[in-house]
Amino acid sequence: MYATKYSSIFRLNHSVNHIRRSFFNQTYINGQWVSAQSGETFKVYNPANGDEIGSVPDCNIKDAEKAVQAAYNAFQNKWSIKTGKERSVIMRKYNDLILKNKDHLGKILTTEMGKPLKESIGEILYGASYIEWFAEEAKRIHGDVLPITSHNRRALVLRQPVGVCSFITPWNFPSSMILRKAGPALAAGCTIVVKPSEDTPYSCLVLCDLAKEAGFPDGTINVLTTTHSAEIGKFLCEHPLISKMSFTGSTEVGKKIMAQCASTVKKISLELGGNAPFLVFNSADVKQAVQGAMASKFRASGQTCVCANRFLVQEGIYDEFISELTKKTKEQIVGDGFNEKTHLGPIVNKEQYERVLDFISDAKDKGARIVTGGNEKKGKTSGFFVEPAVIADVKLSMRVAQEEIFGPVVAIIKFKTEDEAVKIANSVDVGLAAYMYSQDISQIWRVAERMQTGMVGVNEGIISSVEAPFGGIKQSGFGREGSKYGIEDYVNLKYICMGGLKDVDQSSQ
Ligand SMILES: NC(=O)c1ccc[n+]([C@@H]2O[C@H](COP(=O)([O-])OP(=O)(O)OC[C@H]3O[C@@H](n4cnc5c(N)ncnc54)[C@H](O)[C@@H]3O)[C@@H](O)[C@H]2O)c1
Ligand SMILES: O=CCCC(=O)O
Repeated sequence: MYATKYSSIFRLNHSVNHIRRSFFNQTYINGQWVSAQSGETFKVYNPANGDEIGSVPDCNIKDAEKAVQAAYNAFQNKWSIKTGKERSVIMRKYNDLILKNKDHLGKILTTEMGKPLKESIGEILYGASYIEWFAEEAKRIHGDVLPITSHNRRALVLRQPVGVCSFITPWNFPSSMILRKAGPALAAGCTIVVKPSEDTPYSCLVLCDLAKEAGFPDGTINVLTTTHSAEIGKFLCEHPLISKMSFTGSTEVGKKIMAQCASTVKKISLELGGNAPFLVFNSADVKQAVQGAMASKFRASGQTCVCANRFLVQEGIYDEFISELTKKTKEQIVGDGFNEKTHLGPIVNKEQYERVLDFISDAKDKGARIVTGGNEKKGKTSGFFVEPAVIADVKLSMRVAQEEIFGPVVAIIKFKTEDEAVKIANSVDVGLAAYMYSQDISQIWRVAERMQTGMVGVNEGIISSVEAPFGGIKQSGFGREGSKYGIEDYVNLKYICMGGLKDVDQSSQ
């Protein structure tokens, strides 16, 4: 069982008193546990009760340079030179270790991010699935031999690792958003410098502990825990030894990343914000739609990029949908993620919490109907809890209809016709996921094909899976994670033209 560095930090209960804080002031660079060169640290808090969990190094540019150099050296001399099979063996071991320690990793995740333990463990399994999938793919990163219109030449195509990759990741899926990128990167032969969210560094660090045990060479994976996100981010985007930047986070920061990567013409993947429409047509099975709505909206307390954000409900079933959904919403228990009865954990931090409450006030002030919830949830603990809300009669001018809410708020808009619904759904400048509920097969095809998003759930509220390409269009970014397509973001195609070959009639000359 888990016996490495972090085992003595997080015991199998969730009280923070068990944490040996002195153990926390280190990050992972070049296979070593190190402090920031400045000696600076920053604190990490539990969003369910505001308790301090511990501190981690506050890395600066000097630490970042060290991490990049380590990753570059490991890329050149250790990791990319292994065969696909050799990389696959280490990755499979990594997957096995993650699975073996899933409960432990889940507890760390709930402690720093807040989601219910069952969801945290689910996230660990979800993240591991990308390591397992790409461990298999590592052996199948095939090239091609192309037909060419010349007798004495052949065209070959190699798929080669892009080089050192940098990941900047968010707090809402602090483990799987790293593993979803690490899977294809490691399989291809790339090495990694990760900058996790300052709210959730431990989920990242503990993955390094397991990576070391799995046998990744020193320098293959490096972590920069830091509060200097903008400065370190710019440094990584502009560093000539980094070949690829993969960013998951807000559209606002994604645009800065894209601009900064221009200076070195870096390959980039951007997994950015969403504003998912959830369309319920008159022909829908309302019970099924309510079930999908609950799953899509309340996962991670509404803090996922694919959470349904705008519910568009056709007038014939509008009242029924609201009534059924309200009944279910009232049954949701909000609380500490370690309580087995909890359905919804806290909002991750104060800023995000206040933002969610502002969305509700804005809708109320502009005339929407608060059917249930929406209050601050005062409980035994002092965490950032919001009572899940259902808001009806939402107008397009309200913030809940325009922006990504990232909280447990169901904003419902009534529509009359299919065309009207499609127009509203596509009226935003982002396009990550969309959902639709209908039993009319022609309507399903018509609407799914017209959705301006990278992913569409049809009669389904949870669509993420390792086998499928995850990603958006418009200002939700570009690049795809997972699936048979995911490896392409981490390889360069190299064309080799082999000339001077002797044709059959020349071979005897
Ligand atoms: N499309 C996806 O796959 C996906 C997945 C998860 C989250 N998200 C999006 O992420 C957002 C929520 O996450 P968040 O609040 O952590 O987003 P964020 O953009 O504020 O932060 C994301 C990461 O970027 C870092 N960062 C912040 N400012 C930076 C800067 N100027 N330069 C470089 N790095 C910087 C943060 O420290 C964090 O590590 C939502 O918009 C959500 O939709 C998207
Ligand atoms: O928040 C975005 C990621 C969620 C998912 O992968 O389903």
